[in-house]
Amino acid sequence: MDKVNVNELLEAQAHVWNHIFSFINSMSLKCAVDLGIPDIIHSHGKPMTVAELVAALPTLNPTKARYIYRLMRILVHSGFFAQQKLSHGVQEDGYVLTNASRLLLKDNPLSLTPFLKFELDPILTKPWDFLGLWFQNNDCTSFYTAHGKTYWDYADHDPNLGNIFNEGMASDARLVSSVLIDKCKGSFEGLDSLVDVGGGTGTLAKAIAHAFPHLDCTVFDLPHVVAGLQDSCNLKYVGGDMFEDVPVADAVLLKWILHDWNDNECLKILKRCKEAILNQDKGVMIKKKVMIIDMVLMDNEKVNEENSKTFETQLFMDMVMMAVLTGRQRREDEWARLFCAAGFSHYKIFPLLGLRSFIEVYP
Ligand SMILES: C[S@@+](CC[C@H](N)C(=O)[O-])C[C@H]1O[C@@H](n2cnc3c(N)ncnc32)[C@H](O)[C@@H]1O
Ligand SMILES: COc1cc(-c2oc3cc(O)cc(O)c3c(=O)c2O)cc(OC)c1OC
Repeated sequence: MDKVNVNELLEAQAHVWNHIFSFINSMSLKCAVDLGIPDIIHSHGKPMTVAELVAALPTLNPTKARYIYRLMRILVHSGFFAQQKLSHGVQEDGYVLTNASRLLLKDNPLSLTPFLKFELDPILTKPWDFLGLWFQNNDCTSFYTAHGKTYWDYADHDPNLGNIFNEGMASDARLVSSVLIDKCKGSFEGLDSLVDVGGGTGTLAKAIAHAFPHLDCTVFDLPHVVAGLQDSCNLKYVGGDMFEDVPVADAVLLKWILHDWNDNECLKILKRCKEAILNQDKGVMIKKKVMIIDMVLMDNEKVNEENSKTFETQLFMDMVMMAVLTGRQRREDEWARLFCAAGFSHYKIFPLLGLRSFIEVYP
């Protein structure tokens, strides 16, 4: 074997090893969150030495104190913490938060901790052990293969899972609403009414209703999701089924809805949405539309070194939708086919939301 081949072989070996152990990134992060490390470093208010961190961990068994620096070392490497000099002239370093770990603080309204707890709960990680088996059987998802029931049946008997998920969605809706209101103001101008279909507990619709007081906003979700939620001035809650009927409005918003469903189901939802905007008889010409917040999966040929991590994260989310919920992420051509089949005439994509886009679809 010549030298180049040996180097290539060693590189390939390192690549395989890296992938064998990749789950350790997720699990080390979960461990830090379980131990409350981001909040402890945040409360400390200045770079925190490993000894200070060990002393501040309330539930740490003393026999494990000497391992904490190893957990922190991998999390510094993966960008969740950084190390800074304690003060001028002092040699010792202390841990500080990064932008990523600030998003894991409990009291951050944009916290990703509920989403992390949801995705890394053993109930949701178990299906990954069954993915190979699922490819060889008739089950709808590997969640089903792992648990003997669909995610929806499982969640019906485990309200805690749904609650963690709702918390995660509310955090995400707070981030998305600030971007939307800031960057897409024009999209809401001229509208008198809007319905947020599958709007959950209404975090996004509340922010829109507050920013645009002239706009009548409706949060439409399954009856048990909106039961007991309080209407306010220009915001009301309506329970129902988006496959049957969507309340009429000038515009319909679908945030993180269509990725849950297969193409036939999406077609049904989009047709109900089109009826809802066309049934709003106004006499005035208003640019009626369906507004979608979802992923537009990057085309393979557009992936480069700069955007490859974004693409990888999109692929992770696509695999999750396949393994757990029967949904999928779609490329632009797949979105376009769906819009056309549902009877819409054109669409515009605004890639404003990181991994996701804001898409306007017109009848
Ligand atoms: C991924 S969550 C998105 C929540 C919210 N739009 C957001 O992004 O924060 C999907 C939502 O669709 C709702 N949903 C599922 N099936 C529905 C149906 N048949 N009719 C109305 N809403 C439904 C769920 O209850 C859930 O709140
Ligand atoms: C946004 O990314 C994901 C969403 C879901 C997900 O999970 C739910 C859980 C519930 O208890 C009720 C729901 O209505 C939903 C959803 O509608 C929904 O989309 C699940 C994920 O991973 C399992 C997600 O990660 C990609």
